[in-house]
Amino acid sequence: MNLSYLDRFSGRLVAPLYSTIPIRSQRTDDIAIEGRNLNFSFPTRHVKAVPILRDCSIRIPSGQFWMLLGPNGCGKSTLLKILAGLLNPTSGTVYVKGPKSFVFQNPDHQVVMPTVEADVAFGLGKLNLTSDEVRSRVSRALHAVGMSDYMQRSVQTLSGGQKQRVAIAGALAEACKVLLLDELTTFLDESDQVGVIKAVRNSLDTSAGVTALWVTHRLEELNYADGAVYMEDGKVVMYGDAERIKSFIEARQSDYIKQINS
Ligand SMILES: Nc1ncnc2c1ncn2[C@@H]1O[C@H](COP(=O)(O)OP(=O)(O)OP(=O)(O)O)[C@@H](O)[C@H]1O
Repeated sequence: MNLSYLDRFSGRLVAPLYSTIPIRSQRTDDIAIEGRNLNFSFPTRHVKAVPILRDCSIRIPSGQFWMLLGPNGCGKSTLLKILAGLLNPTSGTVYVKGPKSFVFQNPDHQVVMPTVEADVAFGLGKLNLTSDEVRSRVSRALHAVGMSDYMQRSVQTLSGGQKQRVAIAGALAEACKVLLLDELTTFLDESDQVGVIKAVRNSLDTSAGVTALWVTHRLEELNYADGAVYMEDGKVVMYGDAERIKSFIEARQSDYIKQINS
């Protein structure tokens, strides 16, 4: 099996960084997300800018669900915001298939309309669709995230996990090709956490060509991923098979515990 990628810049087949790409949903040479040699510092007035991303590169194949992990403060959210176009890198290049959507950690920042149906339809206003088309897109998107029965519900009455799923449905209704998901399960209990992650997995399995990059600290979530990226200190240090990255992080954590107990 050829596990190389077609390099978009040189047109050559190149080996993926550090590891092979696991193929679960589909084999593809098509890249949905790519950042190359990204550098970023937050501007400061008084002190010299501290580098946050250092020559950081990432590439994610189309139609797959990948996770981005790493210690607190290593730059995961910053990288995601650069990929979303919410921040500009100091240098480096970014390619992300559009339309794309950034889903925030706190769904209250994203779910804005009074009912579930109105909220999922909110972003469709700009697309000049007939009301039948709007209804059909809303219904398909809610089905993909397992929220069909909640269409008429007031968003105020939903749990955190249900709100997250409504936010994801909004992106799917707009036919987003890339979902950038920033620690969606941080504030959720275990059942909501599993509900949201299954909703993303199901959205990818049922909507052709949608790609998701999911920032998380929860190693158990890697069970749902097609691949993973591990960052440290502003750089991608490991890339590829989710199980291998899980074992690597577990070994790191166990070394750390041994160190503090010694
Ligand atoms: N607006 C800002 N101004 C200055 N520094 C910032 C700003 N936002 C983030 N940082 C710093 O950038 C670094 C990377 O932050 P980022 O949020 O990307 O890390 P992270 O890996 O997502 O962390 P966590 O896992 O804790 O969410 C941190 O040191 C953080 O303090």
